Amino acid sequence: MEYRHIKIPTTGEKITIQNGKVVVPDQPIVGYVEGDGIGPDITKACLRIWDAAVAKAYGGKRKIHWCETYLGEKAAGLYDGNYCPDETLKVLQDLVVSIKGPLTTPVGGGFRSLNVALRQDLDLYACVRPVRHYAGVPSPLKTPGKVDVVIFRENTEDVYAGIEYKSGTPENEKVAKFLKEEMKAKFFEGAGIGIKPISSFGSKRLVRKAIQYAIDNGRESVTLVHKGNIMKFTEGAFRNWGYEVAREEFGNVTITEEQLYGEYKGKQPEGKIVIKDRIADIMFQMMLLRPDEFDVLATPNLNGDYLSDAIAAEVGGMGIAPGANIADHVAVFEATHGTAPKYANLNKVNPGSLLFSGVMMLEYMGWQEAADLITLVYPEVIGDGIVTYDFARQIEGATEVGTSQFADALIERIQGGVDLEAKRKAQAEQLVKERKQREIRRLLQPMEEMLDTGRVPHTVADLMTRTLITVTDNETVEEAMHVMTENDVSSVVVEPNAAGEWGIITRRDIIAKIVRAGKSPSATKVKDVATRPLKSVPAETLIQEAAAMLADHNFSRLTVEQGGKIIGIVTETDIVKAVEKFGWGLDQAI
Ligand SMILES: NC(=O)C1=CN([C@@H]2O[C@H](COP(=O)(O)OP(=O)(O)OC[C@H]3O[C@@H](n4cnc5c(N)ncnc54)[C@H](OP(=O)(O)O)[C@@H]3O)[C@@H](O)[C@H]2O)C=CC1
Ligand SMILES: O=C(O)CCC(=O)C(=O)O
Ligand SMILES: [Mg+2]
Repeated sequence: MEYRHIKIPTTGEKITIQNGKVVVPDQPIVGYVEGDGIGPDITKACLRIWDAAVAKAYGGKRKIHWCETYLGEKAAGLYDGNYCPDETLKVLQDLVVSIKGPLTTPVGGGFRSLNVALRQDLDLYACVRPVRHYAGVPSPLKTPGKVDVVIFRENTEDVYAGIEYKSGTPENEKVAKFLKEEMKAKFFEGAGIGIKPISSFGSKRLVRKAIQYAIDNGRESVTLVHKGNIMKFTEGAFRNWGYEVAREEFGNVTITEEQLYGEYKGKQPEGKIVIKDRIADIMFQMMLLRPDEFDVLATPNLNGDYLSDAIAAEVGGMGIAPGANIADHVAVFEATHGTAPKYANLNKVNPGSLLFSGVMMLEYMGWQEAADLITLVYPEVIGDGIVTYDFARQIEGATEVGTSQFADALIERIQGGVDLEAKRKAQAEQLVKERKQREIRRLLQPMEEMLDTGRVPHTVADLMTRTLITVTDNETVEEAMHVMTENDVSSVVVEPNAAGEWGIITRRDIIAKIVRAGKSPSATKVKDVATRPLKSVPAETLIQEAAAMLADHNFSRLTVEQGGKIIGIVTETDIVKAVEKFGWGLDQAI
């Protein structure tokens, strides 16, 4: 195809998609858009750094052939006021892999966001934003190293779908009339109206990608972040569809959090990813207090937009937060921040966001060695105190440099010697250590863990005591009483008899069947006072259902069963304690 302004480099080869895989030649053509505001400053700096990393990693065997394409103000200048030329969209699709700087969007009117338009037009449905800390980068957290999440934000639906009706327009009045008269909806006269479509298709393909990423990258969990208690049929549905995808398409490699705590007693089985969900507002707190509990996050569009900026602030701010917009194959990597117009053309801002978006791009292309070079030398430059203004104002004694001088410092390091293997090994060892620490906490402090991580109990398995204290039929009641006292419990489970029936012996049994009956505890066997068969409920019984059973049958405890085995015991006290700690609405079913 003949382009009006875009020149495809004749020296390189196009990246292609073959048999469902992205195939990258050694001399690929990669598209880029400079962007508005600070875009040109950071793009110029990053192109030099990426080229230096590729040259060093592959000794000249591989090289990117850059193809400039146009969106935003530069496009408007070239294409008679058109900010989003068709040929740019066409070429970005055609080149498969590209990277862009930020683009200006007017607020409250004017043209539609070019970023949103690009994502929707190319159907780049997953906005992937990894957020991790690099040693030496200033942070408001005490332990920023615990932040290491990858956000998968749905990129095409939700309130970004662009279905909005301005107050006072005939379209708005028509929609308002329909909603009020036919749907009996109530809202103030003249309200602006926006529609929030969230579909099964859109949600599932996003969550599918998030789970696949977790599998491919050895991640521990995928958390669905939603506000489904309020927006039940959009965000609540997103959560339900997310679980559905996990169950139906990844059933052999995923478990739910309920299973982790119930079936697996907090010990994560090798090769299984835990699927959990959190309501969006508490997630902001959780990411400040216990960020290491989270790994891959899958979110609807708006939650992901807010959350990605908030989490970025924990590890150095927008200047360093990278991102990508990815379809099944076509990918446009981009800085997460905006155009920061007050800093445009001042050679001042941090190129980190675009730089690490480029690192993601190199990884996507399979050029891991070049990506690693940048990731590994970056903390060394920061450690030397060479930083842009945003970090300099937070690091005492730092040397503030401009965007291009920061690039020079990085390139100098890249061109020096880097022991990639040793650095990779140290990183891997640290990951294993952290994983172990989390597991120990889950095993030893289940209730505290639940409180700390914002998990809300739903089922008896969430509340039950997991360490079963048992006696056998042939022990005496006196021995059983000693066991109860030593463990400070009011009942003990009795191991199965010859017929395979579990039993229980409680304080009340002792009062009624021993003391009142005038029997000797040392001369009476457990089997003579134990209650059989034991009243058990399945692990997935909802707390409210368990409460109903306790109330209706005047029980004070239930044992919890799974696969024919007793795995725990839940008492009136556990339920009351949980309601006291978590408030009512434990199981606001959504
Ligand atoms: N994907 C995209 O293209 C995006 C585009 N936008 C658009 O950008 C425009 C401006 O948006 P605005 O809300 O001001 O957000 P910006 O991200 O452009 O800037 C907000 C603040 O973030 C800090 N910041 C941003 N980038 C950097 C950087 N590279 N290095 C250091 N600090 C940085 C600066 O903080 P300080 O003042 O403290 O130094 C800056 O003032 C709008 O038109 C908006 O629509 C916004 C987000 C994404
Ligand atoms: O399109 C815009 O101007 C804003 C986009 C944005 O905030 C984002 O991509 O995170
Ligand atoms: Mg944003």
